[in-house]
Amino acid sequence: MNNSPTSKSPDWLALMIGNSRLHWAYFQEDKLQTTWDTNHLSNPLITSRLPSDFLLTTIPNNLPLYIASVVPSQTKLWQNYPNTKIITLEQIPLKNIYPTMGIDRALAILGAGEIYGFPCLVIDAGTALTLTGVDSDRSLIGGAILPGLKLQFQSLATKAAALPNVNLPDSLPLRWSINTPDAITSGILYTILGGIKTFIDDWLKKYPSSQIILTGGDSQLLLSYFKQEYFKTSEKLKQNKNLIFWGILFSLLS
Ligand SMILES: Nc1ncnc2c1ncn2[C@@H]1O[C@H](COP(=O)(O)OP(=O)(O)O)[C@@H](O)[C@H]1O
Ligand SMILES: CC(C)(COP(=O)(O)O)[C@@H](O)C(=O)NCCC(=O)O
Ligand SMILES: [K+]
Repeated sequence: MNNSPTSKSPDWLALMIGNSRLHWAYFQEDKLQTTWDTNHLSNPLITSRLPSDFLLTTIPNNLPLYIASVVPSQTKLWQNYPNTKIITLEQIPLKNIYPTMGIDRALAILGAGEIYGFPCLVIDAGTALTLTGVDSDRSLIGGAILPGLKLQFQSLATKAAALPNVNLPDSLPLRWSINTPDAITSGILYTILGGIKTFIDDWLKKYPSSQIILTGGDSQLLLSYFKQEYFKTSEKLKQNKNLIFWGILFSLLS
């Protein structure tokens, strides 16, 4: 395909614009070399070179850039950048995708399915926490969206006068906590874990052979919480933060 990066130049960049931050990947042909995160752009990019603090020093500037975005206001800031291609849902080789579905969810499930096999369930612990399931025929079964871990802590801290902002802990607190920070942490984390477990159990009833992969900025933490609270379930979970980048590669090569 003439829009696949390998036909133009061996080196290329992938950019996933999420609601919290930008996620970057540097590819050489179909080999993922490195990934990093940066803040959102604060104003339109008018030069033909990326801001110096956006690129790792080892990476040449003005490489072909493939962008997937769920933040339209951020996507707009890239429209004058040369050598840019915006990836849209139409380019994703999956069935039954609906028009308002997040491109990050479609790319993550494509990447997961290509690497681990279909059917598969992807749980993306990002700004929002999403669950997205696809069957063995690469057809979307559906999914769910809820406030991400950090968003839930932030909502209490900003909306409830007496509640402090609490950082995500390494280990789970007592379920029946006797101090405010732990009560907040317990309420959010045990509810998220219990809720996700019911989704996983339901999914495995339908697709017992399915792979289940965690991705997103909070995925490592979420997996460690699962190990603490639902160890048997955690043994069925994989974690891969690069699913979306693989999805971008596969969508370009399809
Ligand atoms: N350096 C960081 N900056 C911001 N969020 C981070 C960072 N490291 C981990 N995170 C976690 O990642 C979550 C955001 O997930 P991520 O997948 O990056 O978001 P999105 O793709 O929605 O922009 C935040 O809720 C936060 O807990
Ligand atoms: C749910 C999301 C905001 C998650 O994005 P993220 O947390 O990675 O920023 C994104 O997938 C989205 O904008 N979805 C559109 C609605 C849908 O998927 O049905
Ligand atoms: K995400």
